[in-house]
Amino acid sequence: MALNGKIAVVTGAAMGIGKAITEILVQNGAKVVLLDVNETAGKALMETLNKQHGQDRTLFVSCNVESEQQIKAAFQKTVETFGGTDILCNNAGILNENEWEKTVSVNLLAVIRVTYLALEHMSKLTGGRGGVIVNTASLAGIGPLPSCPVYTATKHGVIGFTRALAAASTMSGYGIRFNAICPGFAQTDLLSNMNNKLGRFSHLADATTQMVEKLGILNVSEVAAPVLELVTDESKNGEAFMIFPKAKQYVTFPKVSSSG
Ligand SMILES: NC(=O)c1ccc[n+]([C@@H]2O[C@H](COP(=O)([O-])OP(=O)(O)OC[C@H]3O[C@@H](n4cnc5c(N)ncnc54)[C@H](O)[C@@H]3O)[C@@H](O)[C@H]2O)c1
Ligand SMILES: CC/C=C\C[C@H](O)/C=C/C=C\C=C\C=C\[C@@H](O)[C@@H](O)C/C=C\CCC(=O)O
Repeated sequence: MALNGKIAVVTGAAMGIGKAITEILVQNGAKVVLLDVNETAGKALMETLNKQHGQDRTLFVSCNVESEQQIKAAFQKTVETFGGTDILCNNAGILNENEWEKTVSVNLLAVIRVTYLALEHMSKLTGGRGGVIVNTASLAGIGPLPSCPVYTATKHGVIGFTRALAAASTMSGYGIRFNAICPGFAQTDLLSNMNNKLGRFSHLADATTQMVEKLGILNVSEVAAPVLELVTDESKNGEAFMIFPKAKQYVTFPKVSSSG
């Protein structure tokens, strides 16, 4: 299988999109370390997948991606258990315009923090094997959602960080590809509780609901398949992959050059 012998780390792996990403990576041969704050769901998923695919195929590590110490410990446990990291999916994320500092902390600062710690293990410049990092952004990272401007900002930031790291990696020789997925609305806990998390923009909830009705709702397996494409296609680096129900499209970004 395509990912035989590969070791993956997935954040926010216990539920929703992260659970679907974990499942497709295991189904395609990878060993996966599941990082999440939800220990009950994370351990249950580990036990289910190990029963289905073999006792050494997954490991759950309780980890809050806001904690440098917990992330360092998780990567160390990954090395001790499986010998290294080839694939990282920075997927953990929240939506809460009331707690907007926490939203920035989890959705953007933690993506940066986990990525920089992963580089120490994955980069060919520091003894790693190289690999691929896929960051979970959103369509809100391409088109702004007026009802959740801070969430929108974090996802725009994830895309910019991903594209800059992709270029830096090529120029530096890390041997790591960086890509982002930009899913539309997907049926998860994040979406199902959205109306009570819009804070001062709650008056825009109806507009958001109309947007959900217009765009439709993805099931999480429709999000996981494009992640597998970005992981396995060695030509993909610096991509933002938009995912709609029944359609996927790579973003074409404008070139920045003087108009002269
Ligand atoms: N659901 C959507 O409509 C949608 C669309 C586009 C992008 N996204 C993004 O997909 C990602 C996953 O979201 P989801 O929809 O699956 O939500 P979800 O709430 O179902 O799952 C999020 C998972 O992340 C975990 N998590 C939250 N904070 C954490 C932390 N500090 N440390 C470790 N784990 C943490 C949760 O415990 C949970 O298991 C997020 O980045 C989200 O922004 C979601
Ligand atoms: C409340 C947000 C729920 C989930 C966030 C998740 O990341 C999914 C995002 C999916 C789609 C985003 C689409 C963005 C579209 C914009 O370009 C623009 O067309 C939206 C305009 C009005 C929407 C009203 C609103 O929600 O603010």
